[in-house]
Amino acid sequence: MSATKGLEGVVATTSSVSSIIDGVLRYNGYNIDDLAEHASFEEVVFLLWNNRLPTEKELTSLKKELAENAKIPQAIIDQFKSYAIDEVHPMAALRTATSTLALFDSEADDSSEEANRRKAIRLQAQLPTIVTAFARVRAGKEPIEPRNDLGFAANFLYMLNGEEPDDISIDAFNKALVLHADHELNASTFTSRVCVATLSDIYSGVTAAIGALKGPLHGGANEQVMKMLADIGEEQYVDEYIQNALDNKVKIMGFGHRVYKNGDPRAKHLREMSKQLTQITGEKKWYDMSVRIEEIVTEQKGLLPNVDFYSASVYHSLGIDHDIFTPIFAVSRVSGWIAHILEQYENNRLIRPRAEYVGPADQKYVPINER
Ligand SMILES: CC(=O)SCCNC(=O)CCNC(=O)[C@H](O)C(C)(C)COP(=O)(O)OP(=O)(O)OC[C@H]1O[C@@H](n2cnc3c(N)ncnc32)[C@H](O)[C@@H]1OP(=O)(O)O
Ligand SMILES: O=C([O-])CC(=O)C(=O)O
Repeated sequence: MSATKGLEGVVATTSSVSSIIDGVLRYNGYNIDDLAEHASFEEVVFLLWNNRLPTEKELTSLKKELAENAKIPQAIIDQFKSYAIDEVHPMAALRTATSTLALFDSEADDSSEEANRRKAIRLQAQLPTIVTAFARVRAGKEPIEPRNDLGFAANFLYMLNGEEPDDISIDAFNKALVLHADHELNASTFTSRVCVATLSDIYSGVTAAIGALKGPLHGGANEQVMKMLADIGEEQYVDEYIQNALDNKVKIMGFGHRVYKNGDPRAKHLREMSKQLTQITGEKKWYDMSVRIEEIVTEQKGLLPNVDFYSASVYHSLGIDHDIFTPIFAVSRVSGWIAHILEQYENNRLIRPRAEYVGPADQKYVPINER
């Protein structure tokens, strides 16, 4: 019995939610390039949960349900006000608040398919409200209630900033949400499936997934990319900074991928969005610096940007605080986690691999006073 470090290349389940085949990402058979161009995030949510695109009527009904279920318990906002909020990472707050949601849900432990579908809607609707409420409370402002007449992407920006976003921001944010919604058996999705395969509840699965997404080798990388760009500051310092990092074997955040070796198909969309948005804000330097970093890292390490690299300058251009980048990833990816959780319940078996033991063998117990 020998271990595969990091489970690389191990096929751990079947799934019809999304696929990565020959470097092409598809949600239930739909190429991500097509969806990024044409779909609203709500359409993608429907697709992931139902294995088909919605009719107009179904889409209207999903949008209505999401808007109607977006309010969060006041206790969560009070909880935010009760701790040293400046010292708390928003992903930690989101993780705790998501777990807290279960305590206010009388159906939390109802494992029927109907109850799980209702909880799915509530989670998808409430995560944006949690993230934006946290950001506002931290800034000394009151949270803003979601509006029934705005779509998912617009509502997020509205609840964050307190003003109706323009069409360019809505389109860019919608596209980012579409691109982040699902990604086969990534670390956080696998975490959610492992959790619910014990027949634990959907809130536990999503809370566990948020914990896994937080790490900088996964979703947490987008915040680290922006930190790197801000540390570098100006294009003229890029070469020295990156060379120094590579010479010291420091990983460049936003590069490399466990599955894609010829490039992440989502990155080109975000790269283009970064170019357009930084031009609009008059801060094209973030895009230019990113392009130069890509040139160096690709040339020297053969590594290509992943989804997190250009999303950093996209979110920055939308005026979003850097530590809210990963929570935004969660706001989108919860759609994929839920799809996988529901799929896991449908055809469940406990997930319990083995470990190759490498510790000492046959030790004799020594009484404590003899050690
Ligand atoms: C949404 C997402 O989760 S996308 C990924 C987000 N994460 C990041 O951007 C963090 C930076 N990237 C990485 O750490 C890695 O590329 C991962 C974790 C994404 C994938 O890693 P793995 O497939 O496990 O590759 P692993 O970490 O083993 O690296 C293999 C080699 O490439 C190097 N390498 C991989 N990524 C990078 C990087 N970003 N910068 C510099 N070197 C890198 C490693 O140092 C290692 O080199 P070595 O063989 O000389 O020791
Ligand atoms: O699939 C992965 O390993 C990470 C990733 O790109 C994602 O979760 O979007």
